Amino acid sequence: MKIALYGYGKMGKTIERLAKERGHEVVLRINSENAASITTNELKAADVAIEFSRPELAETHIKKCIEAQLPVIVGTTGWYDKYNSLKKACLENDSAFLAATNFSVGVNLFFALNKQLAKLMQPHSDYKVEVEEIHHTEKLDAPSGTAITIAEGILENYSNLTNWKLDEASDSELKIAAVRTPNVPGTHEVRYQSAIDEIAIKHTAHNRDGFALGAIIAAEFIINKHGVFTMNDVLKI
Ligand SMILES: NC(=O)C1=CN([C@@H]2O[C@H](COP(=O)(O)OP(=O)(O)OC[C@H]3O[C@@H](n4cnc5c(N)ncnc54)[C@H](OP(=O)(O)O)[C@@H]3O)[C@@H](O)[C@H]2O)C=CC1
Ligand SMILES: O=C(O)C1=N[C@H](C(=O)O)C[C@H](O)C1
Repeated sequence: MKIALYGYGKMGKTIERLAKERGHEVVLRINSENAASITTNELKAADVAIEFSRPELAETHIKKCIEAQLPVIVGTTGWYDKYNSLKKACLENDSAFLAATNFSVGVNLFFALNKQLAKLMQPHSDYKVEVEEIHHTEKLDAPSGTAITIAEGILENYSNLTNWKLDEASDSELKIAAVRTPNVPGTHEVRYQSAIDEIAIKHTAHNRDGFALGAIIAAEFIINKHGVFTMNDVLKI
């Protein structure tokens, strides 16, 4: 598989290393220096694009791939207000795209576990639930995309709360705490606390390999497909 990398930072470089180990080739590396000059023909030399750049750039990158009918895997977080319009554009152009707030297989299992736990906790309103995410200090968005997906999973299954809120939350809101600590790849925890006890589930990424491998597996999945997909389609969760 020939890969175009939109974004060649921490994630782009990790993806290149793991993609080579799986027999794939990176044919295009796009960063701030060459992004403006990339042509549709250059994009079309790849079988798939993998996008891990910056929140404010994701929409433009996805649009370029859709217009070139190049399937695109999107890992960048913090742009999801554009998701529905990009989904429409993808379907109109008969292209393919898959975005995930977190590509790690472990986190996608954690998402399923989180929903199950929220269902179990629904009748037990004496517990107070909160989400905490910890990331490295270069992270541009807060809360993390993963924490938002976790919060949505709780709110869908636990009707005691109305919406999520970053840091300060009222009794009817789900608090997400965002902590920034140097060099942390990504830690997410859900805690239900009462005066009597605490139930917690936690995912700790030890490095970025899980995110990168999941994105490559998603790229292998999307080749020759048309439409909009999620990691649930890839992992059959
Ligand atoms: N969904 C998931 O599983 C995961 C998502 N992420 C998300 O992925 C994104 C990237 O993370 P990470 O790799 O750690 O970030 P980095 O800051 O390490 O890398 C960002 C890259 O984007 C590049 N860039 C800047 N401007 C442009 C441009 N105009 N066109 C193309 N590329 C450009 C930068 O290039 P330059 O160096 O030239 O400035 C850099 O190579 C973030 O949004 C993060 O939240 C991260 C991990 C997992
Ligand atoms: O910026 C990061 O690094 C990460 N971002 C993603 C997110 O916002 O959830 C995924 C992962 O936690 C790492």
